[in-house]
Amino acid sequence: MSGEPAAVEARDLSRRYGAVWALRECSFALPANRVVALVGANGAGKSTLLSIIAGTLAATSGTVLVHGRPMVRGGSVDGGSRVAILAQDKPLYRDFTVSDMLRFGRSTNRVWDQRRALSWLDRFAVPLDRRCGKLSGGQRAQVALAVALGSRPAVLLLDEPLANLDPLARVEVTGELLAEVADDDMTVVLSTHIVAELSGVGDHLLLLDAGRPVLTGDVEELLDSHVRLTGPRADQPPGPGVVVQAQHTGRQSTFVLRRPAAPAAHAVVAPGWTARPITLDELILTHLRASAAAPHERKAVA
Ligand SMILES: Nc1ncnc2c1ncn2[C@@H]1O[C@H](COP(=O)(O)OP(=O)(O)OP(=O)(O)O)[C@@H](O)[C@H]1O
Repeated sequence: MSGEPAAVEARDLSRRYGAVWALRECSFALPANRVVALVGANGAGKSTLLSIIAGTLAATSGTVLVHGRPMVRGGSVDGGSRVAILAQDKPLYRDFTVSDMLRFGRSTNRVWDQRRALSWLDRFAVPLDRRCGKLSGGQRAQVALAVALGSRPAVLLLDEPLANLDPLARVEVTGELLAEVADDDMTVVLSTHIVAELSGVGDHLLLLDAGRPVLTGDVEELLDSHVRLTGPRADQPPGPGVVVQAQHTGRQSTFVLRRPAAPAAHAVVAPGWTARPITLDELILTHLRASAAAPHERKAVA
């Protein structure tokens, strides 16, 4: 991360609701000016994590830093970088028109960029004079996104923003968000559990399982470092790396390996074995299965 403070850094972050630990000892750093996909099953702790980063929920223990400054409930201790959160229920006033919502955004935010909010609505053809209660679920999501973008946050947290969007709009919205990030000093963290439709959603990944981060990193690097090897039945893979998954049938074995150095797909494969890269869906599902099967054990092969 080249000496720059991370956009968001968590240190030993935990949150308990009564007897339920929603987050357990989470430590990670998210780079600035990226779209980060926060992925996890229902109940993995995504909303809890986003609310703590936004300062709307207190952690039970641990620290969150936003651009190097501690974030506490209610906001940064010294009025640091702006963080905006778009919660799952996307609060809009049903009787307000879309234009009214923008006026509301202007009056409730210290910084307001009307041009940016309008241009987002224009891109998705959302009518400005329609009452929010008469918009479709997808259009309401676009209005909430426009208001969030208008507040020019340094970190924009989006809790399941794609849930109400059709597949085409989902691709368009994520594409436009990537463009906003490229044009501006902004980091987007976007939560989703739609693993099957993740491709292109983010360029950095934070995968949560049962309140713990199980995989984090640049998506391209993660894909490059994983390989699926298939060959004759064997207890160990034919090369070095961490075994993320091993599957055996009577005569055949398949290993998903994580290799530290060169792109795994270009690795020399032992005779009788074939290597193929894995897809993003496979990467996520493999790590989630491994975490569920043996939460803190990963076998390293020298
Ligand atoms: N207010 C609350 N009181 C008690 N338990 C809660 C509360 N909020 C969340 N939890 C529990 O904490 C855990 C994490 O919940 P959270 O909503 O953060 O997960 P999530 O990954 O956002 O889930 P989803 O994808 O379903 O929105 C779950 O077990 C949930 O039941």
